Amino acid sequence: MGSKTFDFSLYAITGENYHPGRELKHVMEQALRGGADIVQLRAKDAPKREVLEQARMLRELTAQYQVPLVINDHLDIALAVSADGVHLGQEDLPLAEARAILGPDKIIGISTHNIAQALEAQAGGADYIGVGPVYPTGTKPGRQAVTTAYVREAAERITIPFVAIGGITLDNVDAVLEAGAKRICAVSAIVGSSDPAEACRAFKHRLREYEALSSPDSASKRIRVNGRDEWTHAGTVQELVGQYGLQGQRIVVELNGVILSKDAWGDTPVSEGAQLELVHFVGGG
Ligand SMILES: Cc1ncc(COP(=O)(O)OP(=O)(O)O)c(N)n1
Ligand SMILES: Cc1ncsc1CCOP(=O)(O)O
Ligand SMILES: [Mg+2]
Repeated sequence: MGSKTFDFSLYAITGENYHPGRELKHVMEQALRGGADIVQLRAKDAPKREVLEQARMLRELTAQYQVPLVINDHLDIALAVSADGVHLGQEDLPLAEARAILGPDKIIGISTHNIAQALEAQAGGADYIGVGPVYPTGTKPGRQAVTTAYVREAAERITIPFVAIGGITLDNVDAVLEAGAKRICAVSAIVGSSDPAEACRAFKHRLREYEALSSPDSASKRIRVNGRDEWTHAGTVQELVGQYGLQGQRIVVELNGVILSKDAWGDTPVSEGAQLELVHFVGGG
């Protein structure tokens, strides 16, 4: 790779404890096949020489897929294998020192747990920041969750790429995207899946759907959904419900203040300026 023109929506991090009996190379190749756009080697407990070997292997693998490789914590290993960058936490080597060693072309990502840390990392020249843990996660036990409130704040105030991380699964990713994340990162939900390629495909699908909802083009209509301005191509209420991944679920749709019976969804157009409430009932009853 070598150049820093990078962008990504799905960030896959290694976690060998999540796939006993399956080789790291195989699992990460599956993630790449499924569409992971960036890979991080995170091996907290392995001896350094083993981390180096894994980094060499992943350097070769990610190069085949033309995807950037980032090394967690170990700047020396990143340099040794010509990785594309490093990821550093609040207690790791400070950003300024890392930048002085790595130079302007390497990617440096910084973990943040609040908006003050995010603004500091942005001002200090980070290439991206991690925002999390959004939810409690066994991958970082004991870490307090920052919740989607911080994701929302980051979406409003941070101008460099930020990636939401921590406890994100296919069951809760919509709430993270709804809060404004355009990039998400996962360990267990990808490498702990029995089918990492399918898990990545499913995450990418959700990311693309939200991207389409939030990026206007000449054919899209501005509407208001649950109090938020959105863009949509949906012709009918039925299509809109599908775009939000709510088909087959127990929901009530209110259009411009009037509850719309389910039979009418397919025939009711979504017009520019429409105001919708999609009320989703969770659980049985
Ligand atoms: C993308 C991304 N975001 C956050 C982290 C966490 O880094 P850190 O806070 O240094 O914790 P460890 O991963 O080192 O335990 C990350 N690795 N990647
Ligand atoms: C490394 C890290 N940093 C913040 S949360 C987290 C763990 C993410 O792992 P998972 O996707 O399994 O919750
Ligand atoms: Mg770290």
